[in-house]
Amino acid sequence: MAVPELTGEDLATGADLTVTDVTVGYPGSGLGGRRSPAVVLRDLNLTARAGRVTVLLGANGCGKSTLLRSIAGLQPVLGGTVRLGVQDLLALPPRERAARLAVVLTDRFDPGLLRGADVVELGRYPHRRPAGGLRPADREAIDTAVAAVRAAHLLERPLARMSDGQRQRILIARALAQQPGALLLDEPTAFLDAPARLELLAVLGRIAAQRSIPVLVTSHDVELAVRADGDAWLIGGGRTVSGPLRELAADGSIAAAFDTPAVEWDADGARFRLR
Ligand SMILES: Nc1ncnc2c1ncn2[C@@H]1O[C@H](COP(=O)(O)OP(=O)(O)OP(=O)(O)O)[C@@H](O)[C@H]1O
Repeated sequence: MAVPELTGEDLATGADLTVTDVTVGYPGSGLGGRRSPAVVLRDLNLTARAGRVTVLLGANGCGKSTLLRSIAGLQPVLGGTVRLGVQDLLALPPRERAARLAVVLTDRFDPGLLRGADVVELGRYPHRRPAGGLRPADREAIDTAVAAVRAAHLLERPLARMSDGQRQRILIARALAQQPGALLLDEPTAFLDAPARLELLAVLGRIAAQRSIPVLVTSHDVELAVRADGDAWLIGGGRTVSGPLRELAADGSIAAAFDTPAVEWDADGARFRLR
């Protein structure tokens, strides 16, 4: 069956990302794969709203990356569906999914001789014809993406000679150049200094609002996320809750997910403190 050509202009935005009855984890290992699957999170029902940043929060090892990678189709879900609007994302062939959903991971890769500009251009791949060159619409998408993360000065530089934070900007520009209907980022602030973290969350908020897409971000930085005032999916205390982050910060949900014998969430100060 011929795969229709996809262009940024054809793709609808304004659709929520919806996770229905989703169970994630790792398939059974052992001899012949006979051991039962290791379930990390079970029966999740969550929505990341178009136009908003949703921060995926929870303590180390709770399953944030596993869930993000499963939603992105990078590892199989153990059950359930992931939809962008009415489109069942996990049923799509990878190239069609890539035209709708952009993913930025923290995994290191060997960039070889690739320059910043080469990497951002890769974002147009799902929209291009085989052997086709860049069209004006591709150039425009690339320029807009580069401007959004202020990465123009990095375009000629080889990735191998960039700092972690600079490389992160280029990878986000590549994802934006895809003109996706949803944007997923695993720990995008991990390598950034404090001002750059705050700025990045603000940029993502602007992109979500301007393009009317859901932006789903894993983070360890609860205090920063609360300041940025987005939505959250919060894993911890034996459940997963969702809602505007400031409400979860005030109603005890963050405390239930993160408090330890030594540290507690201070809802008034919106920060953690030693007991
Ligand atoms: N490849 C794998 N095979 C089996 N189990 C795995 C695999 N990768 C991760 N896990 C397990 O899945 C669980 C969730 O891991 P995950 O990396 O999703 O957590 P996380 O919330 O992103 O953690 P962190 O905050 O430390 O980055 C952990 O118990 C982990 O040991």
